[in-house]
Amino acid sequence: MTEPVPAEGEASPADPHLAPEPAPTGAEGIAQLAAAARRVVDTVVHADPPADAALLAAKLHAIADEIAGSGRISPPRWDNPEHNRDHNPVTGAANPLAPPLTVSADGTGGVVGTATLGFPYQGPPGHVHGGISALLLDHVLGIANAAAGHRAMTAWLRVSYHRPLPLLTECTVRGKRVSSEGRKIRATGTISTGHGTHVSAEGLFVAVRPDLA
Ligand SMILES: CCCCCCCCCCCC(=O)SCCNC(=O)CCNC(=O)[C@H](O)C(C)(C)COP(=O)(O)OP(=O)(O)OC[C@H]1O[C@@H](n2cnc3c(N)ncnc32)[C@H](O)[C@@H]1OP(=O)(O)O
Repeated sequence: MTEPVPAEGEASPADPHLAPEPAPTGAEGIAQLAAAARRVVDTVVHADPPADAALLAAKLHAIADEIAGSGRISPPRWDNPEHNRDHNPVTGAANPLAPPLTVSADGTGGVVGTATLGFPYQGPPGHVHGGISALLLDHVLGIANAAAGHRAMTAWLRVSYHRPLPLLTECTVRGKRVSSEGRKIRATGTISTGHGTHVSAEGLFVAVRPDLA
């Protein structure tokens, strides 16, 4: 029997793009789960109450039970930067609570990240909850300090809200270490969109004690 000839532009069964993807493992697999969970949260926040809500909830619980069946990671450690990076609630690809914000060096000694925040992060109608903005800034200032060589805890963070930060709009979060004196480090940052600066922050951070770090 002859194989059917695919029409021009149609993928053939032997097309390498149709080969099954290798099963994800490790961090990549958790990131896939986290992305799916993020979508579930976003969908639930938007949903009109479905008639079969109890059934859907039971299915989600069954999925959670199945995931839990694969075990749990060991407790986080101060000296495990990978855990800090993957599991935190701001940039953590493995954390469904994280938008996630993607952060990199800004070329001037600071760091910059972007994210588009949806309805799970809503405070005032159509706008981002102020606590979420503070979370993003706290974390990005912490990353800026770490990038400058200081692993430090927040002692205080002063946040100024200049104008409401809209949902579903790409925002840019910047952070920079501005000074250090002994274990005390000062850093500042902003959240902006094309409309200017919406939120700014300054903070005092204290370097993690050597016996913890
Ligand atoms: C982490 C991995 C990152 C990895 C990178 C990833 C980024 C993660 C960013 C996450 C940031 C967070 O959310 S951290 C979580 C939120 N923050 C916390 O939970 C911190 C809770 N607080 C504490 O653990 C502690 O109070 C510390 C660490 C802040 C300080 O305690 P300590 O280490 O014993 O130091 P201590 O001797 O008290 O203080 C050292 C100096 O700082 C001053 N100082 C201390 N606290 C304050 C304060 N609130 N306001 C003014 N000044 C203060 C002291 O007067 C002293 O000045 P002098 O006498 O020397 O002049």
